[in-house]
Amino acid sequence: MSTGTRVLVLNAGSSSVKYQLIEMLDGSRLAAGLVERIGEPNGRLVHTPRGGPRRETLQTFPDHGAALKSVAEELAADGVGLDSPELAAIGHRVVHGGLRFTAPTLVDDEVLAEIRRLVPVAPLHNPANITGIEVARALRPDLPQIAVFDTAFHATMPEYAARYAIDRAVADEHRVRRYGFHGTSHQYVSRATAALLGRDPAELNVIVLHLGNGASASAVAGGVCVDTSMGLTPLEGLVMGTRSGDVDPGVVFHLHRVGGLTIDQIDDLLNRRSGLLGLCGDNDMREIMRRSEEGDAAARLAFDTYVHRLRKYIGGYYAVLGRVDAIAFTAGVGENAAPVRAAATAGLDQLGISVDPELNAVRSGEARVISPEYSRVTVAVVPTDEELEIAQQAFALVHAAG
Ligand SMILES: Nc1ncnc2c1ncn2[C@@H]1O[C@H](COP(=O)(O)OP(=O)(O)O)[C@@H](O)[C@H]1O
Ligand SMILES: CC(=O)OP(=O)(O)O
Ligand SMILES: [Mg+2]
Repeated sequence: MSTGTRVLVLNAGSSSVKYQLIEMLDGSRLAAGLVERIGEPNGRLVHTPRGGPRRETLQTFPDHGAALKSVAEELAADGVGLDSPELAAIGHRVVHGGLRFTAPTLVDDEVLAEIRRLVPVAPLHNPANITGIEVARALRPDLPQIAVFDTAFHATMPEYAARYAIDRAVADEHRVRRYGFHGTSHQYVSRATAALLGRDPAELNVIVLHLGNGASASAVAGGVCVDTSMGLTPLEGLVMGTRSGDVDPGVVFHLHRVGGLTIDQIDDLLNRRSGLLGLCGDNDMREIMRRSEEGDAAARLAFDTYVHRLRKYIGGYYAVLGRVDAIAFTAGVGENAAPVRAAATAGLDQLGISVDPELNAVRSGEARVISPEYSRVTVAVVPTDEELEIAQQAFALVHAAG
Protein backbone atom coordinates (compact mmCIF):
# COMPACT_ATOMS: atom_id res chain seq x y z
CA MET A 1 0.00 0.00 0.00
CA SER A 2 1.09 3.53 -0.72
CA THR A 3 2.43 5.47 2.24
CA GLY A 4 1.40 8.71 0.62
CA THR A 5 -0.81 11.17 2.43
CA ARG A 6 -1.99 13.30 -0.47
CA VAL A 7 -4.95 12.91 -2.77
CA LEU A 8 -5.44 14.61 -6.12
CA VAL A 9 -9.13 15.13 -6.85
CA LEU A 10 -10.40 15.59 -10.39
CA ASN A 11 -13.87 16.89 -11.13
CA ALA A 12 -14.09 16.67 -14.90
CA GLY A 13 -17.08 18.42 -16.45
CA SER A 14 -18.22 18.56 -20.04
CA SER A 15 -15.99 21.52 -20.87
CA SER A 16 -14.01 22.01 -17.69
CA VAL A 17 -11.81 20.27 -15.16
CA LYS A 18 -11.62 21.37 -11.55
CA TYR A 19 -8.85 19.90 -9.43
CA GLN A 20 -7.42 20.04 -5.96
CA LEU A 21 -4.38 18.48 -4.39
CA ILE A 22 -5.16 17.84 -0.75
CA GLU A 23 -2.85 16.91 2.13
CA MET A 24 -4.96 14.47 4.12
CA LEU A 25 -3.02 14.85 7.37
CA ASP A 26 -4.59 18.26 7.90
CA GLY A 27 -7.03 18.70 5.01
CA SER A 28 -4.99 21.58 3.58
CA ARG A 29 -4.94 22.45 -0.13
CA LEU A 30 -1.49 22.15 -1.71
CA ALA A 31 -2.90 23.40 -5.00
CA ALA A 32 -6.24 24.01 -6.63
CA GLY A 33 -7.33 25.03 -10.04
CA LEU A 34 -9.65 25.01 -12.96
CA VAL A 35 -9.36 24.52 -16.70
CA GLU A 36 -12.34 25.94 -18.54
CA ARG A 37 -13.63 26.15 -22.10
CA ILE A 38 -11.90 22.90 -23.11
CA GLY A 39 -12.36 22.35 -26.83
CA GLU A 40 -12.96 26.05 -27.49
CA PRO A 41 -10.35 28.46 -28.86
CA ASN A 42 -10.27 30.65 -25.75
CA GLY A 43 -9.37 28.09 -23.09
CA ARG A 44 -8.16 29.16 -19.66
CA LEU A 45 -6.26 27.47 -16.86
CA VAL A 46 -6.18 29.08 -13.44
CA HIS A 47 -3.83 27.44 -10.98
CA THR A 48 -3.49 28.47 -7.35
CA PRO A 49 -0.59 26.99 -5.40
CA ARG A 50 -0.69 27.00 -1.61
CA GLY A 51 0.33 30.41 -0.34
CA GLY A 52 1.37 31.60 -3.78
CA PRO A 53 -0.23 33.93 -6.28
CA ARG A 54 -2.53 32.34 -8.82
CA ARG A 55 -1.26 31.73 -12.32
CA GLU A 56 -3.39 32.09 -15.41
CA THR A 57 -2.69 30.40 -18.75
CA LEU A 58 -4.72 31.44 -21.77
CA GLN A 59 -4.49 28.89 -24.57
CA THR A 60 -6.51 26.36 -26.49
CA PHE A 61 -6.99 23.02 -24.76
CA PRO A 62 -8.22 20.79 -27.60
CA ASP A 63 -9.47 18.06 -25.24
CA HIS A 64 -9.46 16.85 -21.63
CA GLY A 65 -6.18 15.01 -22.20
CA ALA A 66 -4.44 18.26 -23.13
CA ALA A 67 -6.02 20.02 -20.15
CA LEU A 68 -4.86 17.37 -17.68
CA LYS A 69 -1.34 17.38 -19.12
CA SER A 70 -1.16 21.13 -18.44
CA VAL A 71 -2.50 20.59 -14.92
CA ALA A 72 0.25 18.01 -14.36
CA GLU A 73 2.84 20.57 -15.55
CA GLU A 74 1.51 23.23 -13.19
CA LEU A 75 1.69 20.82 -10.25
CA ALA A 76 5.22 19.78 -11.24
CA ALA A 77 6.29 23.44 -11.38
CA ASP A 78 5.23 23.75 -7.72
CA GLY A 79 7.23 20.65 -6.76
CA VAL A 80 4.08 18.63 -6.11
CA GLY A 81 3.96 16.81 -9.43
CA LEU A 82 2.03 13.69 -10.26
CA ASP A 83 5.22 11.66 -9.90
CA SER A 84 5.40 12.51 -6.19
CA PRO A 85 5.65 9.45 -3.90
CA GLU A 86 3.45 11.33 -1.44
CA LEU A 87 0.45 10.91 -3.68
CA ALA A 88 -1.76 8.13 -2.25
CA ALA A 89 -4.58 8.14 -4.77
CA ILE A 90 -6.40 10.08 -7.43
CA GLY A 91 -10.05 10.64 -6.59
CA HIS A 92 -12.52 11.20 -9.41
CA ARG A 93 -15.99 12.66 -9.32
CA VAL A 94 -18.18 10.34 -11.37
CA VAL A 95 -21.70 11.59 -11.85
CA HIS A 96 -23.70 8.44 -12.58
CA GLY A 97 -23.05 5.20 -10.73
CA GLY A 98 -26.31 3.48 -11.62
CA LEU A 99 -27.65 0.79 -9.31
CA ARG A 100 -24.29 -0.81 -8.69
CA PHE A 101 -22.00 1.90 -7.36
CA THR A 102 -23.29 3.14 -4.04
CA ALA A 103 -19.87 3.54 -2.42
CA PRO A 104 -16.43 4.83 -3.44
CA THR A 105 -14.92 2.32 -5.85
CA LEU A 106 -11.40 1.39 -6.97
CA VAL A 107 -11.43 1.73 -10.75
CA ASP A 108 -10.31 -1.20 -12.90
CA ASP A 109 -11.15 -1.98 -16.53
CA GLU A 110 -14.41 -3.61 -15.60
CA VAL A 111 -15.55 -0.69 -13.41
CA LEU A 112 -14.61 1.72 -16.18
CA ALA A 113 -16.70 -0.30 -18.64
CA GLU A 114 -19.70 -0.07 -16.30
CA ILE A 115 -19.26 3.72 -15.96
CA ARG A 116 -19.17 3.84 -19.77
CA ARG A 117 -22.36 1.81 -19.98
CA LEU A 118 -24.04 4.59 -17.98
CA VAL A 119 -23.14 7.34 -20.48
CA PRO A 120 -26.66 7.46 -21.98
CA VAL A 121 -28.09 8.46 -18.59
CA ALA A 122 -25.45 11.12 -17.87
CA PRO A 123 -24.48 12.30 -21.35
CA LEU A 124 -23.17 15.68 -20.20
CA HIS A 125 -21.03 14.23 -17.42
CA ASN A 126 -19.92 10.58 -17.50
CA PRO A 127 -17.91 10.91 -20.77
CA ALA A 128 -15.77 13.66 -19.23
CA ASN A 129 -15.40 11.70 -15.98
CA ILE A 130 -14.20 8.67 -17.99
CA THR A 131 -11.67 10.77 -19.86
CA GLY A 132 -10.38 12.12 -16.54
CA ILE A 133 -9.88 8.60 -15.24
CA GLU A 134 -8.19 7.40 -18.44
CA VAL A 135 -5.77 10.31 -18.60
CA ALA A 136 -4.93 10.08 -14.89
CA ARG A 137 -4.39 6.35 -15.20
CA ALA A 138 -2.02 6.84 -18.15
CA LEU A 139 -0.03 9.38 -16.13
CA ARG A 140 0.15 7.27 -12.96
CA PRO A 141 -0.79 3.64 -13.73
CA ASP A 142 0.53 2.50 -10.35
CA LEU A 143 -1.78 4.69 -8.26
CA PRO A 144 -5.27 3.75 -7.09
CA GLN A 145 -7.85 5.66 -9.13
CA ILE A 146 -10.96 5.96 -7.01
CA ALA A 147 -14.38 6.90 -8.29
CA VAL A 148 -16.76 8.74 -5.97
CA PHE A 149 -20.27 8.82 -7.37
CA ASP A 150 -22.81 11.66 -7.32
CA THR A 151 -25.57 9.09 -7.08
CA ALA A 152 -24.21 7.20 -4.06
CA PHE A 153 -25.64 9.33 -1.25
CA HIS A 154 -29.15 9.02 -2.72
CA ALA A 155 -29.15 5.22 -2.74
CA THR A 156 -30.95 5.31 0.62
CA MET A 157 -34.10 6.88 -0.84
CA PRO A 158 -37.11 4.74 -0.06
CA GLU A 159 -38.46 2.89 -3.06
CA TYR A 160 -41.62 5.01 -3.23
CA ALA A 161 -39.44 8.11 -3.68
CA ALA A 162 -37.10 6.47 -6.17
CA ARG A 163 -39.79 4.89 -8.37
CA TYR A 164 -41.55 6.58 -11.23
CA ALA A 165 -45.19 5.54 -11.46
CA ILE A 166 -44.73 3.70 -14.74
CA ASP A 167 -45.12 0.04 -15.60
CA ARG A 168 -42.90 -1.81 -13.15
CA ALA A 169 -41.66 -4.45 -15.57
CA VAL A 170 -40.62 -1.87 -18.16
CA ALA A 171 -38.98 0.31 -15.54
CA ASP A 172 -37.09 -2.63 -14.04
CA GLU A 173 -35.95 -3.97 -17.38
CA HIS A 174 -34.39 -0.65 -18.31
CA ARG A 175 -33.35 0.31 -14.77
CA VAL A 176 -35.50 3.41 -15.03
CA ARG A 177 -35.79 5.02 -11.60
CA ARG A 178 -34.72 8.16 -9.81
CA TYR A 179 -31.03 8.06 -8.88
CA GLY A 180 -30.33 11.66 -7.88
CA PHE A 181 -27.06 13.57 -8.30
CA HIS A 182 -24.75 16.04 -6.50
CA GLY A 183 -24.86 13.47 -3.68
CA THR A 184 -21.32 14.19 -2.52
CA SER A 185 -22.34 17.80 -2.04
CA HIS A 186 -25.66 16.98 -0.34
CA GLN A 187 -23.82 14.63 2.02
CA TYR A 188 -21.06 17.12 2.82
CA VAL A 189 -23.42 20.06 3.26
CA SER A 190 -25.96 18.23 5.41
CA ARG A 191 -23.15 17.22 7.77
CA ALA A 192 -21.56 20.68 7.70
CA THR A 193 -24.96 22.17 8.55
CA ALA A 194 -25.20 19.94 11.61
CA ALA A 195 -21.67 21.04 12.59
CA LEU A 196 -22.63 24.70 12.15
CA LEU A 197 -25.61 24.19 14.46
CA GLY A 198 -23.60 22.14 16.94
CA ARG A 199 -26.02 19.26 16.46
CA ASP A 200 -25.64 15.55 15.78
CA PRO A 201 -26.37 14.87 12.07
CA ALA A 202 -28.32 11.77 13.17
CA GLU A 203 -30.97 13.95 14.81
CA LEU A 204 -31.21 16.71 12.23
CA ASN A 205 -33.63 17.06 9.31
CA VAL A 206 -32.23 19.30 6.58
CA ILE A 207 -33.32 20.53 3.17
CA VAL A 208 -30.18 21.07 1.07
CA LEU A 209 -30.43 23.34 -1.97
CA HIS A 210 -27.41 22.82 -4.25
CA LEU A 211 -27.68 25.65 -6.76
CA GLY A 212 -24.77 25.62 -9.21
CA ASN A 213 -24.78 25.18 -12.97
CA GLY A 214 -26.70 22.01 -12.34
CA ALA A 215 -29.08 22.42 -9.41
CA SER A 216 -30.79 19.99 -7.10
CA ALA A 217 -32.61 19.84 -3.79
CA SER A 218 -32.57 17.03 -1.27
CA ALA A 219 -34.41 16.07 1.87
CA VAL A 220 -32.03 14.60 4.43
CA ALA A 221 -33.48 12.98 7.56
CA GLY A 222 -31.01 12.16 10.30
CA GLY A 223 -28.10 12.19 7.85
CA VAL A 224 -29.88 9.93 5.35
CA CYS A 225 -31.22 11.09 2.00
CA VAL A 226 -34.96 10.44 1.71
CA ASP A 227 -35.70 12.36 -1.49
CA THR A 228 -33.96 14.42 -4.13
CA SER A 229 -35.04 16.41 -7.14
CA MET A 230 -32.91 14.90 -9.91
CA GLY A 231 -33.98 11.63 -11.46
CA LEU A 232 -32.81 9.01 -13.94
CA THR A 233 -30.62 11.76 -15.38
CA PRO A 234 -29.50 15.16 -14.05
CA LEU A 235 -32.33 16.83 -16.00
CA GLU A 236 -35.26 16.51 -13.58
CA GLY A 237 -36.19 18.97 -10.87
CA LEU A 238 -35.09 22.56 -10.43
CA VAL A 239 -34.60 25.11 -13.18
CA MET A 240 -30.85 25.12 -13.98
CA GLY A 241 -28.38 27.14 -16.02
CA THR A 242 -29.15 25.41 -19.31
CA ARG A 243 -31.43 22.53 -18.21
CA SER A 244 -35.20 22.75 -18.00
CA GLY A 245 -35.72 20.71 -14.86
CA ASP A 246 -39.28 19.33 -14.53
CA VAL A 247 -41.39 19.30 -17.69
CA ASP A 248 -44.44 17.26 -18.60
CA PRO A 249 -43.07 14.28 -20.59
CA GLY A 250 -45.89 15.14 -22.99
CA VAL A 251 -43.77 18.11 -24.06
CA VAL A 252 -41.31 15.64 -25.62
CA PHE A 253 -44.03 13.81 -27.59
CA HIS A 254 -45.51 17.10 -28.73
CA LEU A 255 -42.21 18.59 -29.88
CA HIS A 256 -41.48 15.38 -31.77
CA ARG A 257 -44.86 14.66 -33.35
CA VAL A 258 -46.15 18.17 -33.89
CA GLY A 259 -42.97 20.23 -33.76
CA GLY A 260 -41.02 17.82 -35.96
CA LEU A 261 -37.94 17.84 -33.73
CA THR A 262 -35.89 14.66 -33.51
CA ILE A 263 -35.25 13.01 -30.17
CA ASP A 264 -31.62 14.21 -30.29
CA GLN A 265 -32.77 17.77 -30.95
CA ILE A 266 -35.15 17.64 -28.00
CA ASP A 267 -32.40 16.19 -25.81
CA ASP A 268 -30.14 19.08 -26.82
CA LEU A 269 -32.97 21.58 -26.28
CA LEU A 270 -33.81 20.42 -22.75
CA ASN A 271 -30.22 19.84 -21.59
CA ARG A 272 -28.29 22.64 -23.26
CA ARG A 273 -30.64 25.37 -24.44
CA SER A 274 -33.27 25.55 -21.72
CA GLY A 275 -33.30 26.63 -18.08
CA LEU A 276 -32.18 30.19 -17.43
CA LEU A 277 -30.41 30.32 -20.79
CA GLY A 278 -33.54 29.33 -22.67
CA LEU A 279 -35.70 31.77 -20.76
CA CYS A 280 -33.54 34.86 -21.14
CA GLY A 281 -30.37 34.12 -23.12
CA ASP A 282 -28.08 34.11 -20.05
CA ASN A 283 -27.23 31.23 -17.75
CA ASP A 284 -25.14 33.18 -15.28
CA MET A 285 -27.23 34.23 -12.27
CA ARG A 286 -25.06 37.33 -11.77
CA GLU A 287 -25.96 38.55 -15.21
CA ILE A 288 -29.62 37.71 -14.72
CA MET A 289 -29.80 39.63 -11.45
CA ARG A 290 -28.04 42.61 -13.03
CA ARG A 291 -30.37 42.63 -16.02
CA SER A 292 -33.50 42.24 -13.95
CA GLU A 293 -32.47 45.13 -11.72
CA GLU A 294 -32.29 47.21 -14.88
CA GLY A 295 -35.86 46.22 -15.64
CA ASP A 296 -35.19 43.55 -18.28
CA ALA A 297 -38.46 41.57 -18.44
CA ALA A 298 -36.99 38.32 -19.80
CA ALA A 299 -34.33 38.23 -17.10
CA ARG A 300 -36.97 38.96 -14.45
CA LEU A 301 -39.12 36.11 -15.74
CA ALA A 302 -36.14 33.74 -15.70
CA PHE A 303 -35.38 34.74 -12.08
CA ASP A 304 -39.01 34.34 -11.02
CA THR A 305 -39.38 30.96 -12.74
CA TYR A 306 -36.18 29.73 -11.09
CA VAL A 307 -37.34 30.87 -7.66
CA HIS A 308 -40.88 29.56 -8.07
CA ARG A 309 -39.60 26.04 -8.79
CA LEU A 310 -37.25 26.27 -5.81
CA ARG A 311 -40.13 27.24 -3.52
CA LYS A 312 -42.17 24.27 -4.70
CA TYR A 313 -39.35 21.91 -3.72
CA ILE A 314 -38.85 23.59 -0.35
CA GLY A 315 -42.56 23.14 0.36
CA GLY A 316 -42.54 19.59 -0.98
CA TYR A 317 -39.59 18.50 1.11
CA TYR A 318 -41.03 20.20 4.16
CA ALA A 319 -43.99 17.85 3.82
CA VAL A 320 -41.75 14.85 3.08
CA LEU A 321 -39.69 15.47 6.22
CA GLY A 322 -42.54 16.55 8.48
CA ARG A 323 -40.13 18.42 10.72
CA VAL A 324 -37.44 20.61 9.21
CA ASP A 325 -34.58 21.83 11.40
CA ALA A 326 -32.53 23.60 8.75
CA ILE A 327 -32.47 24.73 5.15
CA ALA A 328 -28.97 25.00 3.66
CA PHE A 329 -28.15 26.99 0.52
CA THR A 330 -24.99 25.93 -1.30
CA ALA A 331 -22.97 26.01 -4.58
CA GLY A 332 -22.34 29.05 -6.80
CA VAL A 333 -25.84 30.54 -6.73
CA GLY A 334 -26.80 29.31 -3.27
CA GLU A 335 -23.62 30.65 -1.68
CA ASN A 336 -23.53 33.99 -3.49
CA ALA A 337 -26.95 35.10 -4.67
CA ALA A 338 -28.65 36.72 -1.65
CA PRO A 339 -31.68 37.79 -3.76
CA VAL A 340 -32.33 34.15 -4.70
CA ARG A 341 -32.21 33.09 -1.04
CA ALA A 342 -34.48 35.97 -0.04
CA ALA A 343 -37.04 35.27 -2.76
CA ALA A 344 -37.03 31.51 -2.20
CA THR A 345 -37.89 31.93 1.49
CA ALA A 346 -40.07 35.07 1.38
CA GLY A 347 -43.44 34.83 3.09
CA LEU A 348 -42.81 31.43 4.65
CA ASP A 349 -42.97 32.66 8.27
CA GLN A 350 -46.07 30.51 8.79
CA LEU A 351 -43.84 27.51 8.13
CA GLY A 352 -41.33 28.78 10.68
CA ILE A 353 -38.94 29.86 7.92
CA SER A 354 -37.59 33.40 8.18
CA VAL A 355 -34.51 35.11 6.80
CA ASP A 356 -32.85 38.20 8.29
CA PRO A 357 -32.10 40.64 5.42
CA GLU A 358 -28.91 41.91 7.07
CA LEU A 359 -27.51 38.47 7.75
CA ASN A 360 -28.51 37.40 4.24
CA ALA A 361 -26.60 40.33 2.74
CA VAL A 362 -23.30 39.36 4.42
CA ARG A 363 -20.72 38.11 1.90
CA SER A 364 -18.43 35.44 3.28
CA GLY A 365 -16.84 32.14 2.35
CA GLU A 366 -17.78 30.68 5.75
CA ALA A 367 -20.81 28.66 6.73
CA ARG A 368 -23.27 31.02 8.38
CA VAL A 369 -26.81 31.31 9.69
CA ILE A 370 -29.02 33.86 7.90
CA SER A 371 -32.25 33.35 9.85
CA PRO A 372 -33.15 35.43 12.90
CA GLU A 373 -33.09 33.89 16.39
CA TYR A 374 -36.87 33.39 16.40
CA SER A 375 -36.97 31.39 13.14
CA ARG A 376 -38.04 27.83 14.01
CA VAL A 377 -36.16 26.56 10.95
CA THR A 378 -32.53 27.64 10.79
CA VAL A 379 -31.72 28.97 7.32
CA ALA A 380 -28.01 28.81 6.50
CA VAL A 381 -25.47 29.35 3.76
CA VAL A 382 -23.10 26.38 3.84
CA PRO A 383 -20.32 26.34 1.23
CA THR A 384 -19.98 22.95 -0.36
CA ASP A 385 -16.63 21.19 -0.70
CA GLU A 386 -17.13 18.25 -3.02
CA GLU A 387 -13.39 17.93 -3.56
CA LEU A 388 -12.58 17.52 0.15
CA GLU A 389 -15.40 15.00 0.54
CA ILE A 390 -14.15 13.04 -2.49
CA ALA A 391 -10.57 13.11 -1.15
CA GLN A 392 -11.69 11.86 2.25
CA GLN A 393 -13.76 9.04 0.80
CA ALA A 394 -10.95 8.03 -1.60
CA PHE A 395 -8.31 8.13 1.13
CA ALA A 396 -10.49 6.08 3.48
CA LEU A 397 -10.94 3.44 0.77
CA VAL A 398 -7.19 3.24 0.08
CA HIS A 399 -6.58 2.66 3.77
CA ALA A 400 -9.40 0.18 4.18
CA ALA A 401 -7.99 -1.76 1.21
CA GLY A 402 -4.47 -1.65 2.60
N1 LIG B 1 -21.57 36.25 -6.95
C1 LIG B 1 -22.48 35.48 -7.54
N2 LIG B 1 -23.77 35.85 -7.58
C2 LIG B 1 -24.70 35.09 -8.18
N3 LIG B 1 -24.45 33.94 -8.78
C3 LIG B 1 -23.18 33.52 -8.79
C4 LIG B 1 -22.14 34.24 -8.18
N4 LIG B 1 -20.98 33.56 -8.36
C5 LIG B 1 -21.30 32.45 -9.06
N5 LIG B 1 -22.61 32.43 -9.32
C6 LIG B 1 -23.35 31.43 -10.07
O1 LIG B 1 -22.92 30.13 -9.75
C7 LIG B 1 -23.08 29.29 -10.90
C8 LIG B 1 -21.98 28.25 -10.91
O2 LIG B 1 -22.02 27.54 -9.72
P1 LIG B 1 -20.96 26.40 -9.39
O3 LIG B 1 -21.38 25.77 -8.11
O4 LIG B 1 -19.60 26.94 -9.47
O5 LIG B 1 -21.28 25.44 -10.60
P2 LIG B 1 -20.71 24.06 -11.06
O6 LIG B 1 -19.81 23.53 -9.97
O7 LIG B 1 -21.95 23.25 -11.25
O8 LIG B 1 -19.97 24.34 -12.33
C9 LIG B 1 -23.05 30.21 -12.11
O9 LIG B 1 -24.21 30.00 -12.86
C10 LIG B 1 -23.07 31.60 -11.55
O10 LIG B 1 -24.15 32.30 -12.09
C1 LIG C 1 -24.97 16.27 -11.91
C2 LIG C 1 -24.81 17.70 -12.25
O1 LIG C 1 -25.76 18.35 -12.62
O2 LIG C 1 -23.59 18.22 -12.10
P1 LIG C 1 -23.12 19.72 -12.46
O3 LIG C 1 -23.88 20.65 -11.58
O4 LIG C 1 -21.65 19.71 -12.15
O5 LIG C 1 -23.43 19.93 -13.91
MG1 LIG D 1 -20.42 22.03 -8.86
